[in-house]
Amino acid sequence: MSVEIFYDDDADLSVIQGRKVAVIGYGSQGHAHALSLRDSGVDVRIGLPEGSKSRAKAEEEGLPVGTPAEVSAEADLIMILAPDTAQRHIYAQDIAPNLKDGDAVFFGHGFNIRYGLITVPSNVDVAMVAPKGPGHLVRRQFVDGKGVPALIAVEQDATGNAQALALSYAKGIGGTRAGVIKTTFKEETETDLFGEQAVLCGGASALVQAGFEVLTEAGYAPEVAYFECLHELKLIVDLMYEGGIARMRYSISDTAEYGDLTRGPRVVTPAVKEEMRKILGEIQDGTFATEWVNEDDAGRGNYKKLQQEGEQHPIEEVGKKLRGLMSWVDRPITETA
Ligand SMILES: NC(=O)C1=CN([C@@H]2O[C@H](COP(=O)(O)OP(=O)(O)OC[C@H]3O[C@@H](n4cnc5c(N)ncnc54)[C@H](OP(=O)(O)O)[C@@H]3O)[C@@H](O)[C@H]2O)C=CC1
Ligand SMILES: CC[C@](O)(C(C)=O)C(=O)O
Ligand SMILES: [Mg+2]
Ligand SMILES: [Mg+2]
Repeated sequence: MSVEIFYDDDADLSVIQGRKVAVIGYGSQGHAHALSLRDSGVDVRIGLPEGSKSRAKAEEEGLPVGTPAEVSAEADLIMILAPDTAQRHIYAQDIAPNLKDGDAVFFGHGFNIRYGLITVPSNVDVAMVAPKGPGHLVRRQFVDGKGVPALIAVEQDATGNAQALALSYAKGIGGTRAGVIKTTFKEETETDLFGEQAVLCGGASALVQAGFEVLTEAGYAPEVAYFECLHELKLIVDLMYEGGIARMRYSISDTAEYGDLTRGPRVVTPAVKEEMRKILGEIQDGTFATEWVNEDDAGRGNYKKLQQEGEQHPIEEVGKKLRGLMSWVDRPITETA
């Protein structure tokens, strides 16, 4: 099935420039969208609760800040970039009472719409602009004149203009420089959750930790294991990013390539692929969403415990030391780029 990909020439920036945009949340995605939209000539304000620690960062950038209810009342396009688990509460308390005919509610990820946690009245557009990358890099690439690819989706087209609006928004944050694909809330949510759990975050972290553990448990130096299993992964993935797996294989030695071809399938076995299918099933049938919402409602006890265990893994200690000696590696994540 072929998809349509939109680039800069397919999107009209004046559409979003004609709107009053409220960005709810000023974290990883929120700061990136807000600053890049502002730099694209869009009228942006930030919605954050009174006590939010993000307020000072937005104010330092000269962005107008109000409560989520205040900015929702003022704006005619509300982009919700607060944590997924908080969105249904913010929507019900602060956004829904302030919606007017022809307004638009936007999302950076389809979770709350896909799992029926938010329902928007039929006189309002519902769309998504979901960058396929971490917010701090979305901003960094925009500042560097580049862009992170994005997905757009329209769930509800009350005005008949929702797709043009989403494309225009995507252009405002640099997405159409790299390519924007039109999808559905369902496809974005399910593929995004699968990607982050099985491959990009969960799969990659577990692979790196397991490789580090095998080497150090066998008596090799943690520093050598760190360089081998974590540091060099970025350099290998850079080649995949530039030219696919084939480009990476072209650059590595034939010894490495033979090991890759014969040993890789022994690591990612049919049983691993079967587990990936189970993970996808839990996403598709809502099991993961229910588990995550319940975990958040219960105070995130298990999440915090696992997070702490990850932070205490020996790879973090040795990595901190080694990165400290490479000034160009430990680039701080800032709100500007
Ligand atoms: N992280 C990423 O790169 C990506 C995220 N997304 C999606 O973007 C959305 C935002 O995620 P992300 O940027 O990671 O979120 P973050 O956790 O980085 O930031 C959340 C922001 O929301 C604020 N916030 C918390 N509670 C409220 C509230 N009740 N009302 C208003 N603001 C609130 C936080 O403020 P405070 O400082 O007070 O905590 C913070 O500024 C999610 O839907 C996510 O799935 C999509 C693609 C990639
Ligand atoms: C890969 C994680 C992600 O889906 C992202 C940066 O795209 C997220 O939810 O943060
Ligand atoms: Mg993602
Ligand atoms: Mg995600």
